[in-house]
Amino acid sequence: ISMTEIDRIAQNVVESHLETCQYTTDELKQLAWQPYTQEEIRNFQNKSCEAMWQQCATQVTNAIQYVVEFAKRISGFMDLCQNDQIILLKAGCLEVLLVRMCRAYNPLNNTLFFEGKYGSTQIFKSLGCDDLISIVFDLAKSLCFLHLTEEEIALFTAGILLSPDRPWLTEARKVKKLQDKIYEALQHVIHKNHLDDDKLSKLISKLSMLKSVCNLHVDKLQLFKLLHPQTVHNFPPLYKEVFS
Ligand SMILES: CCS(=O)(=O)c1ccc(CC(=O)Nc2nc(-c3ccccc3)c(C(=O)c3ccccc3CC(C)C)s2)cc1
Repeated sequence: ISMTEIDRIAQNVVESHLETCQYTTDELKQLAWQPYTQEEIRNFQNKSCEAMWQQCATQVTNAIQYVVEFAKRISGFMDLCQNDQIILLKAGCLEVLLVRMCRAYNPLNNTLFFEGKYGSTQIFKSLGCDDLISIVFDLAKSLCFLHLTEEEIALFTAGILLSPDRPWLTEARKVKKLQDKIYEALQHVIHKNHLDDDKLSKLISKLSMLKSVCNLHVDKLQLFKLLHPQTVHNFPPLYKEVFS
């Protein structure tokens, strides 16, 4: 396909990302100088498991709304049938969120932006999901070390969203055509930026880790729901729709 079509797709995806990225990388870098104090960390650790889950569910739902908006602005996504749009968002929104969050990770002190400041794994202790928390942080760290540009994050997350291998898709071939063009644009951007050609293969190798974080998150949610059904009942509707 012609270069101009790839450029047009890349431009639309990058613009959609910048319009829906929730915090800019500059804002996140400014905020990174505000880690939680010892007292604030203790306050988090003294929260009940239910209260911490409620807080995370609220935070992650807020972040997911921006991912939904990102998808809606990708030309081609809205041309898909509604059934496929819902399947792609349900399966991909947390994976997209996890990649986006590498911008909110501070590798100098291994902290992540949560509720206004940066916290280490310690603030999530009361969740009782130390394994989930540590792989979310490990993933953020490994993506952070790839020094992805906004363009690369935009195209990589659009490619994740438009995965033709999600189960029950009715127009998988149409989704694959879109994904191929997006990955071609990503390869072009990577080549333009760094001449570090195996960066795309490094990114593709992260996809399995993204999937396992999402599966672990669903497992933890199901276990939590067994123990605290009422708390999950009060979770934001979008969270329940996407993850339950
Ligand atoms: C993403 C766009 S952004 O502008 O970069 C941005 C914008 C806004 C924020 C603030 C924010 O929502 N941070 C959250 N942090 C975590 C978290 C939590 C445990 C460890 C590590 C990070 C959230 C979660 O709830 C979460 C996220 C991924 C998988 C699992 C969970 C927890 C489960 C129990 C729901 S929400 C951060 C970054």
